[in-house]
Amino acid sequence: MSQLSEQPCEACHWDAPHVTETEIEQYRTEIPEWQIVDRNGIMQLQRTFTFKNFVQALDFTQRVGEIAEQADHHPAILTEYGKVTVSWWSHKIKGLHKNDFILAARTDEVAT
Ligand SMILES: C[C@H](O)[C@H](O)[C@H]1CNC2=NC(N)=NC(=O)C2=N1
Repeated sequence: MSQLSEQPCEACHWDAPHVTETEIEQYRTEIPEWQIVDRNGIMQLQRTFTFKNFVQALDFTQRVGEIAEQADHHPAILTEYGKVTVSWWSHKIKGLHKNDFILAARTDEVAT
């Protein structure tokens, strides 16, 4: 199986399945820096990236926006001086789908 970031996102419909515990354990090996958080009952993948200043944080934010647009799958992004917090979840299913792990892996790739 190819790396998460290289896998295609699946069209996510309202009845798409949430990831299983087994899948989470499998996918998390590729994105170990990401936490799974429960935000108002919605499980999300979250990671905070640090930068030297606001300009670098903004540049990274733009890059994350570009991969989101390419995939038509969008995160919540908090951009601050020197840091950016990215959260991925699937709105339609109000939880975590494989797509969220794929986009988290792609987010790591544009952080470098
Ligand atoms: C119409 C548009 O394709 C959908 O609303 C997309 C947009 N981006 C999305 N992003 C995320 N994270 N979850 C979604 O369900 C979603 N749906």
